[in-house]
Amino acid sequence: SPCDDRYAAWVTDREAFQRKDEPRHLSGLHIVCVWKEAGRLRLEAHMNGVLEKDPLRSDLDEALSLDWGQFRNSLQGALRFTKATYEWGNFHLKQPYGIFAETGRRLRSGTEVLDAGLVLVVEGGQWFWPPVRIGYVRQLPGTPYMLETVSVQPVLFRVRGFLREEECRVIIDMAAPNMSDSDVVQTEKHYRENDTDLRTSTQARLHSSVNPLLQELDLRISNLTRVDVAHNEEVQVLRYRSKEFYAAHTDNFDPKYYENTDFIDKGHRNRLLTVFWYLTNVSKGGETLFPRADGLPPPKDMRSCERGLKVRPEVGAVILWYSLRPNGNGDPNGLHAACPVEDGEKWSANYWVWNKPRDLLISLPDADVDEEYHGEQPVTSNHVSATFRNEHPFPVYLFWKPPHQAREAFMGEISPQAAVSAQTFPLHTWHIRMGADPSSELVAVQEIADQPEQVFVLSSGSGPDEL
Ligand SMILES: O=C(O)CCC(=O)C(=O)O
Ligand SMILES: [Fe+2]
Repeated sequence: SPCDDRYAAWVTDREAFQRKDEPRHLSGLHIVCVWKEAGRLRLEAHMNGVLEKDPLRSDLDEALSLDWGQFRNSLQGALRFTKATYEWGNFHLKQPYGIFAETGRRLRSGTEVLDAGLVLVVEGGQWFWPPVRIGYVRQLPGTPYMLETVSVQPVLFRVRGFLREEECRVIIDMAAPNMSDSDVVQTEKHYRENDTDLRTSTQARLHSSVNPLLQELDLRISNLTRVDVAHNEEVQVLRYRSKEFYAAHTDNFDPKYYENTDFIDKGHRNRLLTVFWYLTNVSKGGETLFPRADGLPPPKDMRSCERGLKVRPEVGAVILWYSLRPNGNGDPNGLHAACPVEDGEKWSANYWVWNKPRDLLISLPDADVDEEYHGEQPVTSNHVSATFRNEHPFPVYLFWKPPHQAREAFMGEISPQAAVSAQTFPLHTWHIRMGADPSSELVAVQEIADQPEQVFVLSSGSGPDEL
């Protein structure tokens, strides 16, 4: 197929799946080549993320590419996947599956799919980086960051130097005065009396609504995860002093234990992934432990640090692991713990990204058009690049205002005749002001359109025009 030399970066080695007790593949992530041939749309699919000797082949009527809903339904039919999910129904709450280009950009029309040629179909609806194999290094498109695969089960990456040391220090200083005892989310089924058996660290939530650095990190991280910032939880900073630890747990919520909890939506709303920040080095201990990596069985003692994959804290590094499989179900391999700090102090942070937007007022289903779409506004968007060029004779100041929030984030100064580019999202609003303070005079307001590359010229006259 025309995609033959592109598959290598997307399929994961079958041998990289070490567990004997689960399928040796990535459930729900399909690598699909689509091209036109003799008036038909030809499809070749490597299902569940592994290279197959005999990939699934099918073809569709070319006219189907004109209607997105029909195209999605017939693609799903051709790939023969169903809305697999947890077993207690409420299928209407499940997200529509997603179709993405190799950059992680969500595709929204048959033409975009044909232009992309190779696409990733993710049943759970959100972008998911395939691990390929342990040690695989992928440059994050459009950035200097390198994603290094540390484990395949769970799917775990490390990005060194993702945070600058000064940024780590600023975050620690912001959190330090507000630390309180860490707790553990209690389930509906059994109440644990003593959290300190499980977790002894202290923690503080930091709110990006009042902080430009955190807002910049929101964008940097959503560029890393390729999941909209609307899916983020406020960052939770952690401090471990000597001997402090956190016993093994998963960050996602097992829907069996949260059947009646609104924010879990019968299991269809959940933490998808964790971006874990290391804000300091730790001279001894304090590793993040994945006891089920390397095909290991469930640990008998959740507080033991003897067996499993250990990631050493390293200032400025982050690790990213998926708590859910690409099909949206929980992945028990995501079990992890914080080993006791043995020497020094560990500062780190949890940045949790959900599979759906965090704003509970947003009606669901929330993205794209498929058979579950009932006319609500889609809210999951994807990154676009916006360039602002200043043709005023004076400097102007750029502020970003995300939807559903009153906040406004200072994003930089633009000198006369200079231009600044930013990653942003369709329907987000940018304010251009006379000063670096959000109360300074407004020069222009620009709403971002749904196009991958946009240029806005800021000049006197009738306000900014889109080129
Ligand atoms: O501190 C660590 O290395 C992990 C902490 C953790 O898993 C959590 O706070 O949920
Ligand atoms: Fe955790």
